[in-house]
Amino acid sequence: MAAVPAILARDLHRSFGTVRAVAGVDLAVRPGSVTALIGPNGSGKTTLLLILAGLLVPDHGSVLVAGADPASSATARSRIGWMPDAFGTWDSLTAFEVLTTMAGAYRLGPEQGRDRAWELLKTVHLEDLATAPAHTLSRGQKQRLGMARALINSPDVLLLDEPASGLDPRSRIEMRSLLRALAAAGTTVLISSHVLAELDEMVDDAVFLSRGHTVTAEQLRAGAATRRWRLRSLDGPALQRWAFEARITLVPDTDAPDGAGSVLVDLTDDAAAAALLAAAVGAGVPVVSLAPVSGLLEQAYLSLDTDRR
Ligand SMILES: Nc1ncnc2c1ncn2[C@@H]1O[C@H](COP(=O)(O)OP(=O)(O)OP(=O)(O)O)[C@@H](O)[C@H]1O
Repeated sequence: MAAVPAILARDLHRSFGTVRAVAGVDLAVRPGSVTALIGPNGSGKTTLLLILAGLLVPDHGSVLVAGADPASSATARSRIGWMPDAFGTWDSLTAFEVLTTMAGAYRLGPEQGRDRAWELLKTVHLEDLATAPAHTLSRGQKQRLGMARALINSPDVLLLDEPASGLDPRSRIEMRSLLRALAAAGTTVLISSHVLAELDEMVDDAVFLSRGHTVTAEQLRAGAATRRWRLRSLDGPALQRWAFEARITLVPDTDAPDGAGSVLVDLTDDAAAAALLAAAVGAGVPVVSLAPVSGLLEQAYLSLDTDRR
């Protein structure tokens, strides 16, 4: 039997004046999964996350998060962790106090709140900055404190809006493993990000938004019938000659430096890539590599007929 979704949204709509920010979102997120929320600027990701966090009421449609409507159920809200895209701080509080204050808001006792705050400061590697006023932290440090704040109540459902923005490479890697570890322990994670290559390595599922509505799996499959690959050879002219004789349709690789000996080719699947590679090597072309030009999520994203607003 399929598990009951940890997040379920049906036909959600929310407008701001004449702007239809969310205009028909259907969503079902599996418990214990990491799911990417992907879409161009203005496609409604933040508005949707605010609705799921219970911070914005939809004009129409239904939402269940951790089994209840977050707008009306305090129990549901207590099981949600929310990390907004920008970390707002109270100027007077230290990083540690931000977390203990939040712990108090979730009704953790003082001792339990302090223990949890320390544990999370260590998790996000901010223990050395525990007594620093939170507003003095760097952008990336604030993001890490924001992640700790979102985890203070040990949420069942974690909603993250652009959590990786401003993080250095090591912090990004650590965030990836933290999210995977949380999911392995049963937490459901919904994460919006524009860094698709990073999401590719981390997520189980992806939901695409276009102008306020969800794109169906069928639409995605139709858009991503082929994938673009780059074939590199030590001998550019030999590669071109072979491709001409074998009647392979090449796409000029305008991103590669002159004389790099690489071409692009659109292929339907991995089996077609394996066959192409075998043919080129068999014909004596000194192939260096054959690899997809972009990750699967980026490919799907670019294949959508979506535009920014
Ligand atoms: N409070 C608001 N008042 C008026 N319009 C709003 C408000 N919030 C969002 N919008 C509009 O709703 C649309 C969706 O915005 P939203 O912030 O949800 O998009 P997004 O996908 O998160 O974008 P980005 O990737 O740039 O963060 C945009 O056209 C935006 O201008």
